[in-house]
Amino acid sequence: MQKTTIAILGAGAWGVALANLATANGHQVRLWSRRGGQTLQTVLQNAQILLSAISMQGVREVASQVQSFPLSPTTIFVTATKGLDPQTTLTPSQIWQTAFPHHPVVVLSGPNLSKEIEQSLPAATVVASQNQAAAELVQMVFSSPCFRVYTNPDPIGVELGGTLKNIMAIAAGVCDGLHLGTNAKAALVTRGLTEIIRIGRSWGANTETFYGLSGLGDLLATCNSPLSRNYQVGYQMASGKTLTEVLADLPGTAEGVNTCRVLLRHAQHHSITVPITEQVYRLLQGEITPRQALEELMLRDIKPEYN
Ligand SMILES: NC(=O)c1ccc[n+]([C@@H]2O[C@H](COP(=O)([O-])OP(=O)(O)OC[C@H]3O[C@@H](n4cnc5c(N)ncnc54)[C@H](OP(=O)(O)O)[C@@H]3O)[C@@H](O)[C@H]2O)c1
Ligand SMILES: O=P(O)(O)OC[C@H](O)CO
Repeated sequence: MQKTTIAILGAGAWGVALANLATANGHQVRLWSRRGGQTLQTVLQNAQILLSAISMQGVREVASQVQSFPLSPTTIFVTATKGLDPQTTLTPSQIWQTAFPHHPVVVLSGPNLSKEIEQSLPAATVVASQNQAAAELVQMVFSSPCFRVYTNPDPIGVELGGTLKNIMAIAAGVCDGLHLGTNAKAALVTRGLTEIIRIGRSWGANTETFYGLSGLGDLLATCNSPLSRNYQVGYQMASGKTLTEVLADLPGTAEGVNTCRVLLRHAQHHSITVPITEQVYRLLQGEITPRQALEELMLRDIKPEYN
């Protein structure tokens, strides 16, 4: 295929892993981060694809910085961030689309623990956009024998799957940290998916998307792997550490901590029932212990499985 010039913003674990995948396919990749040597303007020059792998806390600020530089009108934006903006509750793709209304925006999300991808272990992901041609170009750029990329027409569903599973991964870490067993874990992850779908539908996402790689797939990966930073938050809190102690030693970003706070506000505002998110929030706030969170979930009013 034709070689593409790609600017990757964010040189953390995920930005570097994605840069390596595109470079291995022969594309010209420039990486930018606050600590790097190159200016944002240099990195953006002639970029056909601009991929953001910035943590949620920096997305709005970086999007506004990018607005001050000239870009080709055909530049495709790709967002790989899994979070929600605390001030606006916008998703990263909504932030990029608002800043660049005339450019195609593609969401890249899936069960993608970067440490495994860096070892060239097989993995799959999803690129989702309302612009099919843009999604297909991004699919070509990153596809390889060890990284299988699917397209999807539901960007908000794909994005929310990756974002909301982080809260469930914190809960799954608690579940494993308390040694609650396989039945408990299966119940938690399954009810977690129900909660994710309930929230996702209120955002206009398709239910079907949450049964795919970016929903169930990422939920399974993150809830079952000690490589997940979000899982580690829950696991270590169940072992008696405070959130501050866990975050002090955590390598990289655990987006679920911030997402949980933002989501709870959104759920309360829209009257959406989010029992797992609520208990994770209270645990992160230090209001309850992991055992109390478990009791709260087990002692809720009994009800039909679906309603
Ligand atoms: N790691 C994974 O396995 C993985 C997989 C899929 C998706 N993701 C998602 O990708 C995003 C990044 O994750 P990561 O693992 O790469 O995190 P990370 O290793 O902590 O790196 C975060 C990156 O964001 C940058 N950043 C943070 N705040 C910023 C700000 N205010 N302005 C500019 N840049 C800022 C950091 O820059 P500095 O280096 O200058 O601090 C760094 O380059 C997260 O949303 C995560 O959920 C991660
Ligand atoms: O390390 P985590 O918990 O941010 O998870 C990384 C990816 O989102 C897994 O797909």
